[in-house]
Amino acid sequence: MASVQPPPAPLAPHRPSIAAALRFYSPAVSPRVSPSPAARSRRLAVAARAMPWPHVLTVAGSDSGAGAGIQADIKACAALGAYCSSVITAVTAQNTVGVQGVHAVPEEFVGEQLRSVLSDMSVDVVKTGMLPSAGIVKVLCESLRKFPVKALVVDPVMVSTSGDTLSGPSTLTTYRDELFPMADIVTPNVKEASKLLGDVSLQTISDMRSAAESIYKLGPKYVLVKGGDMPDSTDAIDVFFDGKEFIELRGLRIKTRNTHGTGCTLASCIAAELAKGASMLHAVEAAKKFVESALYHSKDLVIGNGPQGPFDHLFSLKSPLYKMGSLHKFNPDDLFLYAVTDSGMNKKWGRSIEDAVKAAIEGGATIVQLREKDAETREFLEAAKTCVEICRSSGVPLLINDRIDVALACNADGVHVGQSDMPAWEVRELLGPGKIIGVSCKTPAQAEQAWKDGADYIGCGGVFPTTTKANNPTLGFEGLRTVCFASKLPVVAIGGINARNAGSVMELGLPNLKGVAVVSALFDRECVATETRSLRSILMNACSRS
Ligand SMILES: Nc1ncnc2c1ncn2[C@@H]1O[C@H](COP(=O)(O)OP(=O)(O)O)[C@@H](O)[C@H]1O
Ligand SMILES: Cc1ncc(COP(=O)(O)O)c(N)n1
Ligand SMILES: [Mg+2]
Repeated sequence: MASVQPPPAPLAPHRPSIAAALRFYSPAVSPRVSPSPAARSRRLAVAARAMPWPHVLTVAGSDSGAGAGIQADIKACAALGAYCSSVITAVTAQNTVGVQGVHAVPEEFVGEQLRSVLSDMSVDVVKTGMLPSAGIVKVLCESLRKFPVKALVVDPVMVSTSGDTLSGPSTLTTYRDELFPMADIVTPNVKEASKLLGDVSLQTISDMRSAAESIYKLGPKYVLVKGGDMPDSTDAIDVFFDGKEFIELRGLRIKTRNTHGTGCTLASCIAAELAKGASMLHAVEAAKKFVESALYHSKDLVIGNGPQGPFDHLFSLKSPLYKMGSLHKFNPDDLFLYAVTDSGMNKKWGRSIEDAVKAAIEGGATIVQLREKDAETREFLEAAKTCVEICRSSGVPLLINDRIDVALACNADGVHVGQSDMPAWEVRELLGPGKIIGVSCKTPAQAEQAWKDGADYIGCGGVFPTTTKANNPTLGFEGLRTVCFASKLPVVAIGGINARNAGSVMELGLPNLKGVAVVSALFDRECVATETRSLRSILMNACSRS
């Protein structure tokens, strides 16, 4: 009988196992021999040394609206490049209107979370936010004694900006007696500082100083009294105290409704900077600058219907051009001797832009502008990068004329624009609040517009006839006087100014006139340093006379 053979089974498609695939992609991993726990932790330790990741642990409350609390802390640390673990002390039902409910986490469970993180995860800095009960403050102090960290940042959150209570009066004593003595810095806002000191009234900067001093006596190494909620203040002023000296940290007050979470963010940024190795003052300065920039970039965002919206911590992801501001806070006195380069003149005298800038700084220039109208972009950018380094190492701000792209690419301190260049408000949008913007103005109306647009200073001229700018009407002393009197911004005089006439300009003693900007008198000469030095002494003599 002929047997009927079954058809051959189809070949199974060849699929490598997951283990095989893993072996292929990571040949160093052997699936058979797993390393001993000791070897594993040695390997981890080596890896940790090779790639340290600054680590902040926030011990705080959850904000369901995600503008403040734990959520703000995690975003702030992420924005500054630190890892942020979180121990949750309370869950709040919260939005842009206010706090609708608070549910505290049981003390034992706060303790368990602390143990989990601190026993395993090499935390650098602990930052505290909402601690809703005295028991939770005590649990935290015990954990910190058991697992010490490099620094402790205490934001004594008591009342939300919406006015809702987040931590009652029963915690005050424990804060003062147990937590503050362990803290590196304590960062109360004015309302919290007042509560901590028995409801003293805090209305002025001098009151903030006294409060900082009194809180310092409770044991922390540094105190920052925050003035974000100070009424009637055009600047956002915080007072820093290190036990000896008071420092007033002034920032722009950004006009926005989106200030929910500023306090949490500031403290987390301080913690992140400390974790990265900064000194306390630098950490506080960087944190303040970050809050200012984030508020500025979020000022028009809308989420929710209440009076206080969140802001965007990750604004730099949206504005890839944006770089954190330079180290310079604009000081109008920097306009005193303003050196403006000119590529034609440098070529004529056979020097590079870099050498011209070095020489001007050596002679005492107080600010430098690269005005390279006909340079090739690539060559100009390279020179600008070197000039940024030269200027930064001497503490002299460097501005770029007109070329916002070059200023961004070399991270210059700012830009100077003319009336036909990009409008100053657009420049501000691109550069952010940390950079210096100057605008050339010939009339009071232009000066007013520059102020409205968010410029830092104006250049006014030509005061005398000049060869560096074609078709440039001369304003004379009268024109300069009119603009200086009308301007709300500091003014630097420009146009045909040299060793012979600079003294007479400063002797006018005009309001807002901070200095002179000079091109040919410095750079169309053989020795730039000598010319700068002699112009500086002429200006100093003129100022002492006027
Ligand atoms: N509108 C604003 N513009 C710029 N900075 C602000 C503004 N509001 C608050 N700040 C800053 O934010 C930080 C947090 O301050 P503050 O709002 O007083 O704290 P809290 O949120 O605890 O009340 C401080 O550095 C303060 O100067
Ligand atoms: C959970 C929690 N923690 C802290 C704050 C303080 O917020 P602000 O920084 O606006 O005062 C808050 N509103 N909610
Ligand atoms: Mg606030």
